[in-house]
Amino acid sequence: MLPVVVVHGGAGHIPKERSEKSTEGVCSAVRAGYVVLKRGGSSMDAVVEAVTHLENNPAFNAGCGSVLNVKGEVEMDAIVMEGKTLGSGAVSAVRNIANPIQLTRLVMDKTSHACLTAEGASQFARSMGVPEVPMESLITEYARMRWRKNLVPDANPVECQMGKMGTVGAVAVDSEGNVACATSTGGMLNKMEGRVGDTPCIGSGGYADNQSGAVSTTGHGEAIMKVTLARLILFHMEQGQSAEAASDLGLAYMKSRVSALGGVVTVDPQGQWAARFSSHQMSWAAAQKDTLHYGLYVGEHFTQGIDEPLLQGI
Ligand SMILES: NC(=O)C[C@H](N)C(=O)O
Repeated sequence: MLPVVVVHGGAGHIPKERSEKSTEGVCSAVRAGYVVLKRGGSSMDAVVEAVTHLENNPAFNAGCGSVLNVKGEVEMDAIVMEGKTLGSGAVSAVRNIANPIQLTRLVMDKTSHACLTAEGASQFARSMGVPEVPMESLITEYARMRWRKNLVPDANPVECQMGKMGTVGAVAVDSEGNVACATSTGGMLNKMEGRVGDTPCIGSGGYADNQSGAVSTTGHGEAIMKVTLARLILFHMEQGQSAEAASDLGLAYMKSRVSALGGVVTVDPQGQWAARFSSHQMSWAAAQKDTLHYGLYVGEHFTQGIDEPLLQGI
């Protein structure tokens, strides 16, 4: 069964003209993560590799392609966690770096803290030699266009959020049975400056524990935090539910309790996995036993050889 890596490219409504790029993006990221696992790399190496690919892909709301805050600026949140030690690292409201997920790993490995924020996170990045990039290099035409649209007086904020969820995340199990998760996002369009979402919060944006599994989440951050979605799903797994049933239970609770939709990728330490969502769409992909799995709409599940060019769904 082992190893396995599963990624998501955000839950929400993905406009038709962007769905192809989204599907291609998650498939190429999951392949990159799988190569790491096949070479004997750890689940942490694999999720960071996969999420780095997604951050570098402008089709997603993370790294380059992040949504803009109310001032038209990029502030990003990210988290990693490993299931063997329960060690984690996170950054929130960080600016001017290309790959927040790599900075979270440095927070985990090089500090005694779990989360660094804003200017403190930037100072730490500088001290670690992480290159600073101009904010403009993280802003796409699409992100700018959606931000402008949101500013017009009769804009519908709900509609504006749709089509640009696109948070990214990954979970993996390596050949030693260690689980890990990684999640990265630009947050919510038009958010207040300094807003911290669910993504960098342990138990909300992600959680990993070798005794139950790993989860990475996407959706409306304030709602995810209310139900601590990642930890809630692992609680259900601790009670004997499968990765798939536990994911559905967590998402159903968030829907009934706080009327919010979202999506998750989940693994258990044996390598059972799930990609589940209550939103209209979520781009996702998984790689296991040299097979690529992927989908975008509810019920969609394509499979093919890991190295074959994408055959369907694009
Ligand atoms: N698209 C998302 O998943 C957004 C993210 N959860 C946030 O609220 O920051």
